Amino acid sequence: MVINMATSNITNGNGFVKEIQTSPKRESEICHDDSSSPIKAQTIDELHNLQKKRSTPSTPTGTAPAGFSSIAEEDRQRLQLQSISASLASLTRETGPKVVKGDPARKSSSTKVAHVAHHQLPPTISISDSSLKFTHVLYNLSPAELYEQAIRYEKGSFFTSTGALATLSGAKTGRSPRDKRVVKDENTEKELWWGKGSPNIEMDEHTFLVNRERAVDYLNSLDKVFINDQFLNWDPENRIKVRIVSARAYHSLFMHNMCIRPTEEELENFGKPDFTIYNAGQFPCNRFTHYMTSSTSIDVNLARKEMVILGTQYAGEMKKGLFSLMHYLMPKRHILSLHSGCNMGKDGDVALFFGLSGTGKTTLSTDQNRYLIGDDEHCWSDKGVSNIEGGCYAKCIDLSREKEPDIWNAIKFGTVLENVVFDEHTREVDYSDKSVTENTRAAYPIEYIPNALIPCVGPHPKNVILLACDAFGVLPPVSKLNLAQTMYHFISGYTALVAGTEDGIKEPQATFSACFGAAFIMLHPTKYAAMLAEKMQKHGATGWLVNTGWSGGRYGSGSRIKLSYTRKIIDAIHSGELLNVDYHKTKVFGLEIPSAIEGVPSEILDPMNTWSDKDAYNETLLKLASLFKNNFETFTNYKIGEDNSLTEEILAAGPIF
Ligand SMILES: Nc1ncnc2c1ncn2[C@@H]1O[C@H](COP(=O)(O)OP(=O)(O)O)[C@@H](O)[C@H]1O
Ligand SMILES: C=C(OP(=O)(O)O)C(=O)O
Ligand SMILES: [Ca+2]
Ligand SMILES: [Mn+2]
Repeated sequence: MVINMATSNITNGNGFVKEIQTSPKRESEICHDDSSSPIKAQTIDELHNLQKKRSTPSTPTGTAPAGFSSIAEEDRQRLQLQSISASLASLTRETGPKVVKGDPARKSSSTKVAHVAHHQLPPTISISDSSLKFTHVLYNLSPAELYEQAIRYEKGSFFTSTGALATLSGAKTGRSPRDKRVVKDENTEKELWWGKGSPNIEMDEHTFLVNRERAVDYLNSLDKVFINDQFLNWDPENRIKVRIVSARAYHSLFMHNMCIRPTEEELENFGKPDFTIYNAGQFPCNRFTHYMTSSTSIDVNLARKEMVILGTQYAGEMKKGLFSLMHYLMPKRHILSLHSGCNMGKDGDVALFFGLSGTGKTTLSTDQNRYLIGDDEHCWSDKGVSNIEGGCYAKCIDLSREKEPDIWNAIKFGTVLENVVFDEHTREVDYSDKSVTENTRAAYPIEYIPNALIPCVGPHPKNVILLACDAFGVLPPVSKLNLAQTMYHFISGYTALVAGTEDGIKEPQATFSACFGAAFIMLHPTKYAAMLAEKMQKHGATGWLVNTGWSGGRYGSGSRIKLSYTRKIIDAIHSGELLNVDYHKTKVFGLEIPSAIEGVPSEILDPMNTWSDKDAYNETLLKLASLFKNNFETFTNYKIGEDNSLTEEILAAGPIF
């Protein structure tokens, strides 16, 4: 209620005193030196009430906004809270908690909060304390509200000089793939990939429920929980509704940025989620629980459509957990899920960038000359490509404005900056500082990249670029692949770890991750490979292998290929220039190397030229080739696609020595 207390106006519109009053002053005016217009409030509380205009919520508070039918609005709020209470229900007590909307610290008499009681039964002697309390729900808060929550309540949360929210993810600064478990039941036993090489480490339904209860009880014991109701997949026909229940504003803002943000109307009609994450990452799992090998556990239950996180606060677990879900759901609909970046040229030519972590998906898909469709997770359906996410997750170690201007500029208000180090006073981030971790990250909404394509969908890809960061320095900076070679390298999923990042690694260590994403795939790699082969064939896409790693020698003696050269190589792929040059074939790997590329020194195109010690080159080449061969042995017993001819071709497309 607004009260206008202005009685006499002693100022003009500019706030200057109009005229000096000469009439005798009443007592109350004796010390009146206020020269601006009086405000429309009589008390401090009223003043504070004036500050915030009621808005229709991306952040519902339970108060019906003017102009809406309040009955319908009340009903809608009640249904929404019932749904949240059901999400948070304890399975052993068969009750949902009493939930109430709004920040418990900001209850004021003027803000009525909608709430639902968990059950109508009269209290009995067996009732526990937890059923007497309310769980406060912070529902789809805005970035500004989440900033306030983080800065007030979460240690390690700060504004940086460019307005990003710096946060700490705690003891875990990366994913924990060895702690990710999937419930093995009648269906998943048959459907999923289990055993050697598979990311799906089994657990049983009962253990899942034990962990779920632990997470739900933890979340309900808190004053408040954050709920994000959002979408995955920009393809409207294959959109998935996800609910993320979490205990930290950091997690809520991260998912706000990374998933697709619903409009107000979409949120009103959200209904029941298709999948729910319970993120109780601050709370460990119980190591007396069967299957638990550490205090961290990330558990997926496909039948229940739920995921539980205990013992890690690293936000990437949520993003990549949902990606695993998509690797299960999409192939069922004959849609291929891809661990790749994706962009599109002005003429509508789409490129995919596959690669393991750190190989350049985010960096190279973010290209000032092209439209960004997404940096990490996509779907390829009969209609074309669609991004799964609503945001990007860039590595920011050694980030520079000059080399990566779009990512640099995206680090502003709304962006979550994980585990970076900044100046205590100026809050300027030192991107070279690895004190907390080398895996420093920025999560921002995709529209923070100026040439993002919204909605994030595009036609069928023309180029499929496989990125490998080869620390042995023997793979060419670029080579053109035939279909069998593309499949061979896709299934192999090679990249290298270098010394320095992990203790004990003295020389480059090859890692092979099937489909460039073994940590996320759910089905056997050949299922995805067959789909990729079919789609590439059908749509005439060309495969390329790009080494974003070492040149002129292995790690230690050579150096990483300049990002500016890699960008020129990628430009030449996009433009079609590389389809019209001469090629020669390398020994062992049989890769086709172009003779020249505009803007790239020709002598670096064949790695053999860049090594001064040719014997060392040959030895290293053979070493890598044998690593490829050993890795591929697991796949030699599988056939790909309907007929076996492609399988034979793929096997023949590997190194020969
Ligand atoms: N030639 C190069 N090509 C691509 N990235 C490079 C190159 N040289 C250095 N980099 C750096 O390597 C990192 C690639 O990481 P990123 O793009 O986040 O990988 P991904 O998205 O595949 O995990 C970035 O920090 C980038 O600046
Ligand atoms: C977040 C991740 O993606 P990437 O490193 O590929 O950007 C990850 O693999 O955990
Ligand atoms: Ca990744
Ligand atoms: Mn990335």
